Parts: sequence; C-alpha cells; structure tokens
Amino acid sequence: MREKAPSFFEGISFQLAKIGIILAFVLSFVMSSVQVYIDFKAQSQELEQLIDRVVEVATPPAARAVHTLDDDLASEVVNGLLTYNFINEVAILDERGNVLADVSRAQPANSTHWLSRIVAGGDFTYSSKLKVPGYVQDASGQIVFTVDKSQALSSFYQRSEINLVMGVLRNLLLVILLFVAFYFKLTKPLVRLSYEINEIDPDQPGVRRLTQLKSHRRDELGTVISSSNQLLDVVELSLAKRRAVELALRKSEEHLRQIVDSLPVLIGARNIEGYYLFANKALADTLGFTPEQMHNVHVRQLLKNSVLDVESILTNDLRVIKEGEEIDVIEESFIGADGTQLYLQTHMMPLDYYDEVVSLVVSVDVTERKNAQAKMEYMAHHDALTSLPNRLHLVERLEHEVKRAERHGYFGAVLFIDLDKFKNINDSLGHPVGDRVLQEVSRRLQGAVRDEDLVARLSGDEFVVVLTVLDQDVEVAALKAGEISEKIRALISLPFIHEDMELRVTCSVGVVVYPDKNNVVHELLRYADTAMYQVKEKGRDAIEFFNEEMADKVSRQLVMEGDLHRALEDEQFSLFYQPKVDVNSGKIVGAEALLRWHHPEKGNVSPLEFIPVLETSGLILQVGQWVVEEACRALENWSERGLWSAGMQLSINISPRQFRRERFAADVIRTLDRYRLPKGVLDMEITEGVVIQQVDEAIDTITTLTERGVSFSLDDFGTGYSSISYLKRLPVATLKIDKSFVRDIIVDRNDRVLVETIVTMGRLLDLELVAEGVEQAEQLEILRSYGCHSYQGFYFSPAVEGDKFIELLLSNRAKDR
Ligand SMILES: Nc1nc2c(ncn2[C@@H]2O[C@H](COP(=O)(O)O[C@H]3[C@@H](O)[C@H](n4cnc5c(=O)[nH]c(N)nc54)O[C@@H]3COP(=O)(O)O)[C@@H](O)[C@H]2O)c(=O)[nH]1
Repeated sequence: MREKAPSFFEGISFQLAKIGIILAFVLSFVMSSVQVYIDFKAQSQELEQLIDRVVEVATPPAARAVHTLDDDLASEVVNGLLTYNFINEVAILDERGNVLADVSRAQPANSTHWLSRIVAGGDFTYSSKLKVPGYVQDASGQIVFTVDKSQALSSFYQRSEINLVMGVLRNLLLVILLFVAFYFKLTKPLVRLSYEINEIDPDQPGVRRLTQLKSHRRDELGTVISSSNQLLDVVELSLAKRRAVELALRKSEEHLRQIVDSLPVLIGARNIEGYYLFANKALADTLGFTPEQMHNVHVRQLLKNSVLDVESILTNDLRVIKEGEEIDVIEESFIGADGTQLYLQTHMMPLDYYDEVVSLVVSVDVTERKNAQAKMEYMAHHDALTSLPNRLHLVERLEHEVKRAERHGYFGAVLFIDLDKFKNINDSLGHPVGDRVLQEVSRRLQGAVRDEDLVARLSGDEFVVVLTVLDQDVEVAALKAGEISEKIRALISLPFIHEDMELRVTCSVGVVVYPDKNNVVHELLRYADTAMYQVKEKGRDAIEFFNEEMADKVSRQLVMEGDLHRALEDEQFSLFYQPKVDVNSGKIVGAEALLRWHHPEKGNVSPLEFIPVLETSGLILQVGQWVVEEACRALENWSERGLWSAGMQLSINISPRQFRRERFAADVIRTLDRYRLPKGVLDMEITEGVVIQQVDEAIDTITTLTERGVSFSLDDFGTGYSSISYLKRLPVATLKIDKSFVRDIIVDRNDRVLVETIVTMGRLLDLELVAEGVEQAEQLEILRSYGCHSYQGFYFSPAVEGDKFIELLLSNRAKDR
C-alpha cells in the first residue's frame, strides 16, 4: 500500500517553524530580559551618580539658606532642583524640621511606568543633612527630595521595549524565512521523494528511478537519492536473480509434479495432524478430487467414504513422523470415489517437507492383480460352463466335510450323478444345446439341495452332490440320502423346453455314505462312481448305493493300481505293433504301437482293464511318457537298420489326461531331441473327446508338435462328435475309422453309409483315412471301393511284439524288391 503524503501541518517545515517560533519567543524573552537587566543596572548606577552630583551641587546653597534662614535662597534651590525631570518633590527643612521651602509637581504620564514599577519599584525619597562648613554643629537642616525612578529611566524603558519588540519580530521573521527555506530546500524535495518512492513498482524496483535534484546533488538529500537508486538497482538485480531461481525451481517442481502425476501409483503426504499437504493426480482422481482440492483437507474428511480404518492411519502417521519408522501395509481394501472396490498396497515413510516432517504415503493399486488372482482362483475352483465348483474345489471341500463329520459324529453322503445318453443330445442337437442342458441340470441340482450342501461338476455330464450333516445314525442318513437322490433323479427327468421342443434326460446316481472305514476323498468319489456305473450297467435312470460287491471291485482296482506302480519299475510293460497296410498295394505303410502288460502272476492283462486304472490313478502320465520313449527308441533302431522306409509312420495312443498336461508338448520335444529320427515318422492318436472340451488349447499343442514333425490322427472317428466344423480347424493329418463301424460294414447298411461319408468327408479335407478292425477280405474290398487309404486289423495282423514286427517289416521290404 502506498503511503499518503503528509499534510502541511504534518510537514517537517511546519514542525520546525513551530519549534522555531517557540524557541524564538523564549530565547528573545530570556536574552532581552538579560539585556534589560544589565542595561537597568548600568542606568541605575548612572542615576545614583547623577543624584549624588545633584545633592553635591544643591547642598551648599541649601545649607546656607538654612543657616541664614533665607527663604528665597531656599526656594531658589528647590526650584532649581525641580528642573530635573526625575525629581518630583523637593523640600528644605531647618534644624527644627520646619519647612523652609518646598516644591512639588504632578507626575507625568508614562507608557513604561508599569515596567519601571516592576523593575525599579516606584518612587524613592532621598534626604541629605545640611551642614555649613566651619560651623560646629553637626546638622543644621536637611534637604529632602523624591526621585521618580520611572521618569529617570524612561528612555531606558522605551529603548528596552523597542529592543524587546524588535527582537521578537526579528526572530519571527527569521523563523518564517527559515520555514520557507526549509520548505523549499527540504520538505518539498522530501515530499517529491516520497511520492516517487510510492510510485516504485515493488516487482520492478529498478525500472523507475528516483529523480536526482540538481540543487541537492551534493548535499545529504542528493546522497540519499543516489544511494536509494543504487539500492533499487541492487534490489532489482537480486529480484531478477531470485525470479530466475524461482522460475527454475517452479519448472523443476512442475517437472517433478508431472512425473509424480503420471505415475500409476497413489502418492500423498500428510502432516502430523492428518492434513493432506500434497496429493498426486492418481490419488486425487481415486478419491474424486483434484490435487488442489485435497490440499489442507483432513484425512477423516477425505477418506470418510472409504473402508480404510482412519484411526489406524493416523496412528501409523504418528509412528512415521515421530519415530521415523517406515511402514508397509500389505493390503488395504478401499472404496474409490466412483464406488469401485480397490485394493491398495501401501508404503509409508518420513519425508522432510519444507519446514516439517510429514508422512509420505505411496500406494500401489493392486486391484487388477488381486482380481486376476481371485478370478484365477475362481477359475481354478469352478467350472466355466455352469460356474459350479469343479473337481479341485469338490475334493478340498469334501476333505473338510469328512473330517467335520468324523469329529462331530454324524453322517453325510456323496452322490455321483451321470446323465444318461447325454452324448445323443450333443450329437443330434449340437453342443450349444448340450451346454444349455448342462446349465439347466446344474440349476436343478442346486435347487434340490440345501445351501450348506455342495453341487460340483466333474467333467462333461458328470456331477457330484455332497449332502452334509444328514444324521447321526448311519441308516437314517442313508435313507435321507436315498430320498434326496430320488428327488434329484425326478427333477432331472423333468422335460427341458428347447425351441418348442421337449427334451428329456435321465440320470444315473451312485451314492456313498461317509465317513466310512476308508475316508480318503478320492476313494469316496471312486465308490460313488462305481455305484453309478452299476446303475449304468443295470440299464440307467436309477439310484444305487455303494455296496460290498462294488467294494470288492474297487479293492481289485486298488490292488491293480499297486501292481501297476511296480510294473513300470519292474519293466513289465512292452509295446506291441499292429501294422498299418495300404489298401491298394497291401504293403505296410506304418504301425500302431499298443501297450501290453505282462503281470508276473496273472500273465497278460488286457489294456481294456488296466488302461482305465492307469488313467484314474494318474499313472498314465509316467507310463504314457514311457510309451513315447519306447516308440522313439524302436523307430531309431528300425531307421538305422533300414527297416523304416520314408513316409512310414508309427502311431502311439495318447490318453486325454496325458495330452491335456501343460508340459506335454515340451516333454515330447525333449524326448524327440534325444533320438535321431527321420522327420515325420511319429504319429499320435488322440480321440475327439480330448479335443472337444478345449479346442483352442488342443490346437496349440498339436501345432507345436506338428512344427516339430509329429503328425496327429483322430482315433475312433465316428463314435464322437464327428463335426466337420471343428475338424476343419484341427491340424490333424489322419482320420481313423472306428472298428465298430467296420465290424458290421458287410451286413449293416447304416455302417456302410457312415463309413462312406467319413471317407468322402476325409478326402474332401485332404486327410489320410485309416480303417480299424478289418478282419475280412470283404470288409477291405468295401473300404477300397470307398477310397479309404489304409487299414489295420486281424485280417493282416494283430498287434505283435517287436521282433515279430521286425520280421513283418523285413518281408514287407522283400516285397519291394
Ligand atoms: N493311452 C493308451 N491307450 C492304449 C495304449 N495301448 C492301447 N491302448 C488302448 O487300449 C484299448 C485296448 O487296446 P487293445 O486291447 O490293444 O486293442 C487294440 C487292438 O488290439 C484292437 N484291434 C486291432 N485290430 C483288431 C481287429 O481286427 N478286431 C478287433 N476286435 N480288435 C482289433 O483294437 C485296439 C486298438 O484300438 P484303437 O486304439 O482305437 O486303435 C484301446 O482303446 C487302445 O487305444 C497306449 O499305449 N496308451
């Protein structure tokens, strides 16, 4: 704010003039008084001397007049004395005091009379004894006269009065002149200076300089102005420097801010009272503010809608700021401004922020990761089609339920449910309809049980229901399980309406009550599964409880499982080879490797018996890998011996579980790398069921291995989905026509039509066609007429052991010659 110029009366000149006037009066008065006093003393002395001389002159004639009693002389003397204007009264008295002569006059008006009265004290009376010289008597009379001192000193008083007045006037004039001089020499330049100072722009003090006054160039004012101008230059310079520093600082702050704002982490700083001093854009956005709005707002206010525990935040802030601790908050649940649920991982550390220590809070939004984890977790535990818990979830939950039942002494039940002939729906109406049926079945199952029970989908059309807490009595529990199973069976068999069509599906239910002697979850599931199979064998659409007989079957399987474990270690497995023969030339063009198990006591065990056990026990993974190794070893051997001509292929069977294993392709490639095999000699047979559930993953695996020279055949073709649409997508080279169609091809027209269709379709798709199970020449003839490329079957040869197969290869080679 600019200063107001002082008013006339506030100005230095007037102030000085005021002081000057007072001083002038006081000094004039004091000095004049001293002067008057000194003059008065001198005048009084002179008057005394004059009176002494008058007395000296008047005394002799007056003495003579008294001595002679001469009145005339006396009158002459008194009149003579009255000629002195300061003598008012004169009288000559004789020795007796008689007036001889006297005279007086009126006192003249005098303007200084008041002063003389004060200073001199009014009239004085003098008397002198009259003594005649030579006369013996001391006194012979006296002369008395009154002196008017004011009259005597009147000229002095007049002079003093003039001096006094003149002194005052002189001093007054001096003060006025000084005032004028001061005004023009000091006040006016100062006023102008102050005006110019007021006009200085504080942001640019060097732009408008103070005007140097010519007449003051060399005096103090001039020095003040030039010093002030120098000061303004210095201030301007330092301001410019400061501005440059501030600009650089602002820029660097801006850059820092931009960097901090562009970070995908939430950054904020709070002081010890819990007020935000800083927030980056990410944090402000998340809270629904701008960074500026968040400044100086309390954490309670800002986080009131989040689920964060504000009190513990404040406690943590205190620890960070007071103790200098760094704190990691592993995960906090947080509601964003838009109501979205976020998860933050926060690190808190102390920070020197301007003149205080604050708590710097850096949070990473881990919501996506957390959601992805949750999703993965969900996906790992749920079935994608029905959202029901999957096998993994079922096993975990069942383990828990069995333990709970054991602990609390009650019984529950496991229901294994398989839809009857569900494949028909898929085959006739397509997979989308089949999927909808499965979804509806899962809905009905959920509706049939309590919330505390569990409904899971194992695979395809297999469901498991766990009925928890049925009863403390095993028989009552079994009864209840039976009732619920019946209810489920009835519910499932209710018609499904699809596009005005009534679909009906029944189910087979296997029931096992737990806990039992064997409470291993996998065994329980196996028991329920076994019971369900029993229903299937008996004609489907019923309920069966797991019983002793089934237990025997299961225990036989368990024994086999144990034997199979030892079989691999004891080298009881071997590969047999069934030749693949060209339909037209009758020459061997390849072979299918088939696994054989020679049990030390039981002898040869059928693959139809042991392969399902290998599958369910998971041993198929190791055994399957052994088959790949063994096939490669044989191929290397035959190739090195020249038995394996170019274009010949050895097929191995790959089980669904083996194929779906994540490491499958990598394991096969690693095995292939260990053998010197001609390109394209290995073929893998997979069934449609393997592919159909995860077509994309299957295509990836097949593609990876095809690039490494492995070809693929679709086994048992015609028994499954046999859809041309997905067949077109699958990078397989061969279709193997299932032996069940070949078996009756001579007598069954339907099988003939089917085989012909498969061959035509395969040829259209440029696929190799291999017919399985050819036992008769007529069968071969029909296949040849349809254009099938090659075949396998007892007609040419069953699967034979390695040495025998080599003999077949040798005789095959002989045919070439
Ligand atoms: N995952 C693996 N599965 C394998 C492996 N080895 C065999 N298997 C599968 O076991 C099932 C039974 O096989 P197997 O008892 O060996 O029967 C095969 C042939 O012996 C039989 N066959 C061959 N020709 C004829 C014939 O003219 N008539 C007739 N009745 N049967 C014949 O067919 C079976 C081969 O079938 P396929 O595999 O569909 O080509 C069987 O499902 C095997 O797949 C293995 O190593 N791993």
